[in-house]
Parts: sequence; structure tokens; C-alpha cells
Amino acid sequence: TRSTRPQRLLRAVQKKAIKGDPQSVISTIDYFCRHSEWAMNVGDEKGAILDSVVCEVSPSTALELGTYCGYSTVRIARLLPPGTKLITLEFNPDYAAVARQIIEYSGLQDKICLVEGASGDLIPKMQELFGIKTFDFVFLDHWKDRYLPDIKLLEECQLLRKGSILLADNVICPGTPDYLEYVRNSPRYESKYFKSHLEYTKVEDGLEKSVFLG
Ligand SMILES: Nc1ncc2ncn(CCCCCNC(=O)c3cc(-c4ccc(F)cc4)cc(O)c3O)c2n1
Ligand SMILES: [Mg+2]
Repeated sequence: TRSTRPQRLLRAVQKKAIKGDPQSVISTIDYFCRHSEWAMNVGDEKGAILDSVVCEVSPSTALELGTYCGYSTVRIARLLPPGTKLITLEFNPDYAAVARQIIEYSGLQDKICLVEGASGDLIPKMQELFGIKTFDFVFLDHWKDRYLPDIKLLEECQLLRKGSILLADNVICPGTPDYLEYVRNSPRYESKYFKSHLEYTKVEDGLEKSVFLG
């Protein structure tokens, strides 16, 4: 049967990127998505905003919802100080299989824990599975209608602390209207929009950065 897009993206990384060099993995994926096949990675333009927020927060504990091929996983993990852990959740086993290989190729596997399953099921297990008390940083990039229920779940499970940073992809395209309305109007969040473009296109999109106020 024909290969899948994630498999073709992985093959491009194995063929063109330098093993153990996260930046070359990132650049290879961006080149592939711009010149061969579009794929729903956060991309280079929004990726630069993601980088700046990760550097600013310098999180000890970080959570990513929606791994896909591991592009943003590698972007985040390459900036984390030693001894920190990025937990990334992926629902689709085929995506997870590709992401594991891309993460390993980048050499960042020791900083990353990829867990297969749905965010709604796994978030309540974070304390028991990983001994996590709270997350300093959460990157939301999974089903757009799960952003709002999942941050409410993070609140209920007391996985957010005063100052925890949430960064959400695709708040314009495909769009997460209920999430935006909540974080922009809730007294428990201070929110800011970073205008950008949908990965590899000229279509408007952006990232919403929200600080949990406790
Ligand atoms: N609950 C749970 N728990 C864990 C999980 N792991 C994965 N999932 C499911 C996530 C499935 C992929 C989510 N991402 C997107 O759908 C997405 C789409 C576009 C896009 C597409 C077409 C267009 F024309 C324009 C824009 C662009 C983006 O940047 C996107 O991130 C989970 N769900
Ligand atoms: Mg996205």
C-alpha cells in the first residue's frame, strides 16, 4: 500500500537531516513541507514564536497535546535545560510511530516522553504516571474542540499553578473559538495573541499565550 505523508516526511528526515542535530531535522521538515507536501506541523514562522516563549518560560515540566510527527516536540525539547522533561500525548498510533523515529533521529529522546492515548484520558493520570505536580508550560496542538475541555481538566486536576503558561496553536485556522472566548474573558487567565500565518502558507493564523493566574 502507498506510504502515508508522515512516513514520507520521516524518509526525508532520514535521507537529508544530520543524525543527532535537532536544527537540521527541523529545517528538513520545513523544506519538505514547503517544497514537497504540506503537513500540519507548527512550522517555521509560528515555530519561532514557540521558541521565544519556551526560552522565556524555561520550563522544568512541559506538556504537549498532539505530537503528530514530532516537529514541535523537537523544537521545544531542543531548548529545554538539562534534567527537564517534555511529555507529549499522541492519539494516533501511526503518527506516534513516526514521531518516535523523528525524535530518536534528532537525539532528544532522553528529554521526551511520548505517550499514546487521548488527552482526556491521560491528563488525569499525569500525577500517577509521571509524578508531575504541576506543568510550567503546555503547548496545545491537538483536536481544536479539545482545547477548552482539556484546560478545564488541567485546572480540575490541579496541574496548573500560578504563572503556568499555555500556548495554543491554530486559534484562527482551523480556529478554536470557544477556547479563545474562555481564556480572553476568564479572570483566571491573562491572554495575548501572537499574529502569524498557517504553517507554510499566507493564510492568517496565530498562537494564543495565556498565563494561569491561580
Ligand atoms: N484528544 C486528543 N488527545 C491526543 C491527541 N493526539 C492527537 N490528537 C488529534 C489531533 C489531530 C491533529 C490536530 N491538529 C490539527 O487538526 C491541525 C490542522 C491544521 C489544518 C488542517 C487543514 C487546513 F486546511 C488548515 C489547517 C493545522 C494545524 O496546525 C493543526 O494542528 C489528539 N486528540
Ligand atoms: Mg497546529
